[in-house]
Amino acid sequence: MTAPATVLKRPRSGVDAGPDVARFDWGAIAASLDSWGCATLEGLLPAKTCRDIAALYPEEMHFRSHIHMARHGFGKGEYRYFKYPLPGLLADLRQDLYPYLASVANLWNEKMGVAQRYPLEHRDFLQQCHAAGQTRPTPLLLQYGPGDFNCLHQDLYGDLAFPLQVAILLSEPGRDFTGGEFVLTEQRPRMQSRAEVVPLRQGDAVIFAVNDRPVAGTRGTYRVKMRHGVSRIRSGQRHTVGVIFHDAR
Ligand SMILES: O=C(O)CCC(=O)C(=O)O
Ligand SMILES: [Fe+2]
Repeated sequence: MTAPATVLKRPRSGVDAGPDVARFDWGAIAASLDSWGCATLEGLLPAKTCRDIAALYPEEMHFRSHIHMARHGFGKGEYRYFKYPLPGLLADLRQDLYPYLASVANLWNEKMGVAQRYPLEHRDFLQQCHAAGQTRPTPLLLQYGPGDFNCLHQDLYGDLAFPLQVAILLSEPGRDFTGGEFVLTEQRPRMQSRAEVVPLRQGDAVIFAVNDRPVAGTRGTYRVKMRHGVSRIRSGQRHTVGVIFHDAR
């Protein structure tokens, strides 16, 4: 069985296979990212598209590598990195989400006193990655079964890292699986860590900080370090697609 054209269609002659991301309230999303280091895009993908993407998992031709998390101490469960060219829908989503996030990332760097600024088009940022030897695509499809979990981690794959990433839940909690919450932790200097659980439904996306982000304190801005993971799946099967904006070495 091959995947439906709606997912695989390549961006061509102005036809965009991805969902319309301009319809979200990007002012509110930026405010949530500033306050909490995460924000959700409710109903980013319809259920049918979620099923179509999850159905790619066994089709090896779409992927460059296959990771069994337990073998690396990453948790339990598995994932596959897509190869280039990405399925059209993911290529479009990566390209269309990036400019909104680049504005947030540039403000964050300004607040943190970091000189680096990100170009406002994804293709320009990818060129920087490729020039730095980070040429392998990082979007990935994850699959979890009962008892699986994803340890707290950061998706860093070289010196160049875009500070925000996106994960889209492809399965429906309560129906397709139970447990398996998306979790973020925030390590604060000289303080105890803060945990955040992000409730998601099928088709919802979470945008979150990959690593450092600025927090406004009473004595100026300080930096916190974020990590993300997934709590234990209690029953059923859970699929996610991850959109990371930097490429890997
Ligand atoms: O399965 C999830 O919700 C998290 C996946 C993940 O770690 C990622 O997309 O980077
Ligand atoms: Fe991750």
